[in-house]
Amino acid sequence: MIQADKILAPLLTLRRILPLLWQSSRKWTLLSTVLMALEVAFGMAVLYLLKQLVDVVTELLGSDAAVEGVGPVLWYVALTGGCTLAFLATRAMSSLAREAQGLLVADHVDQEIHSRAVRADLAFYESPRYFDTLQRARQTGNQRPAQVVGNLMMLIKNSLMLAAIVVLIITINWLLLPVLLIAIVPALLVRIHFTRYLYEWQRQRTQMERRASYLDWLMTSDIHAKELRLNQLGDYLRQSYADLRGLIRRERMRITQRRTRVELAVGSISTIAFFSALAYLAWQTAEGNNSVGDLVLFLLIFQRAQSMGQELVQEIAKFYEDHLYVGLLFEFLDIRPAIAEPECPVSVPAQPREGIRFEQVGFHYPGTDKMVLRNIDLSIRPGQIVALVGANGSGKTSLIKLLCRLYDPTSGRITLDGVDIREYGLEEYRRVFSVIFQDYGRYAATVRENIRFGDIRQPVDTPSVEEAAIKAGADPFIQGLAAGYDTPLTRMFDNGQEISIGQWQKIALARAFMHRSNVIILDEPTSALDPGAEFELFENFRERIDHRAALVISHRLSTVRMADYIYVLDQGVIREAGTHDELIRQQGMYCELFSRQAYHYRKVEA
Ligand SMILES: Nc1ncnc2c1ncn2[C@@H]1O[C@H](COP(=O)(O)OP(=O)(O)OP(=O)(O)O)[C@@H](O)[C@H]1O
Repeated sequence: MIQADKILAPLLTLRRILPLLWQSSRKWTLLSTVLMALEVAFGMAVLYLLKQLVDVVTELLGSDAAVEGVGPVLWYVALTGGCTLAFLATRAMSSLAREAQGLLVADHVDQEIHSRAVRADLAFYESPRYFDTLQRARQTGNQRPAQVVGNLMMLIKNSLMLAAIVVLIITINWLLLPVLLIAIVPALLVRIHFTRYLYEWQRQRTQMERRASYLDWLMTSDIHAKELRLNQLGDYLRQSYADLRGLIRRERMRITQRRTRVELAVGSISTIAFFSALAYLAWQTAEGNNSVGDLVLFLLIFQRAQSMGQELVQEIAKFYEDHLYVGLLFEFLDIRPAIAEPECPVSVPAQPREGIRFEQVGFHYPGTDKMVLRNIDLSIRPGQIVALVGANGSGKTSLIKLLCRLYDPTSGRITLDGVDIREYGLEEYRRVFSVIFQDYGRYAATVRENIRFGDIRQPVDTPSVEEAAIKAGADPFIQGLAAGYDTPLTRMFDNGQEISIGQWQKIALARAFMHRSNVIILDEPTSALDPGAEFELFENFRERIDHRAALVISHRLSTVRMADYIYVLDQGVIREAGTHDELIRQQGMYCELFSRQAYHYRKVEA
């Protein structure tokens, strides 16, 4: 059953929507309100004049002064016509104003969603709940907040107009009022019931919709196109997609069919009510209890009342629906990052003196309880090149994520010049680093933009882009591209060009070199580089990075060797630490890893 709080809830939603409208489209909000008020005024005037017209004509029919009475009749006709024109004009203008308002609000809502999405903690991407909330916010549509208010205005307008019609109907015969109620109220309750039902169903099905979208993306994007063809996954994916869509479609159809049946029943009841009322009024007119004018007026306005009532039902149901969906949008907008800004951020030192220290750091990912890092003590001094080695899954990348404050440690602390990094302003602190992750970005943008994204504060034509590309060894192949640095690196758009994975990695390296950070972090920076390119990069690495500090993760021990200090991670714990020579002397894990790789090289040489 429909409860009062569910009916009142939309009004509470309005309290959040109105400030949103005011922020995004002040002028159009005001204008559409004024125009709507004018529309109502003219609409009511038309009804009033219509009533006057019928009265005058009825009076005239009963009197002898038919010829002299034509003057007022014509006067009322002209006035009613004039008001109808004014009504139409204001209605057109107010719909224009509402459209303009809707577009502005939609853009504003998009901006709000984007601003939350780019600031959301990385942890959100680990949670299906985040994706569900985002998907629902997206499905809500950016037009909804404007629609809610637009609908509310229409609702108020139609309610006023309907009230005027109700008064007119009562003047004919008050017994017609229950008929009107029967024509309107059941339909309203049915709509509200089904709106709620559909909303709940869509909420439960968000993940299924997302899975279907994922399959759709797999089949149509170029990301896995090669594997998809070679492993002949096409039919399997198509079938999985069809099964999911079929399930969603059948459920949806069942709801629609049930709704259609109930709506048909309710519609039939209201039609029977109308014709019963007509029969009753015709009988009353024949009996002389009502005038012919009443009958004409009834026929003129009852249908209008009925269609207006139906519109009203639609608007109330729509208003209710919009309120539910806008709730989903606000659910997303209310997500707050857990990686919080400190209340009084400490300034990040321009030139760190002591550098970075991990002190007994432990960490598990949100939503899991497996410790991926334990008791980590590690330091990176200014100008020092530090290497991290360890098997897959030993926690190297997780350590970098903590260092860049994409996550906060579960225990222990990380300091920069002795200050806990949580005390620095987040953005300022993150600027201490330039990072290439293993899964570095490949932006569908020009070469120049791909590199400049390393420091977007630099002007578009900065020479630093070319300098960074030279340091990364990317300049020679870029010069060979059709439009050099202005070549779009994608086939998604016109004139784009695709490059090899190794070339992408060089661009990513250039992006890391672009930013004049204090610490450069490279996670497997050479995994796709040919040995020549790798050798070149590390040959004079210290000069390339302008003697800044660096943290390098690599499985290639030839790369690791040039580091000043090496940490060996094993199952989230630092097992060994020291210089290359020290670690070799220890004859431990590092020595074994190094000897194994060296063995294969020696075999080839032999
Ligand atoms: N987002 C995540 N959520 C939960 N667990 C994760 C997440 N990312 C990594 N892990 C887990 O953390 C552990 C360490 O992963 P990490 O990526 O840090 O290893 P790695 O040493 O960088 O491995 P590789 O050499 O393969 O890159 C692994 O057991 C992995 O399953």
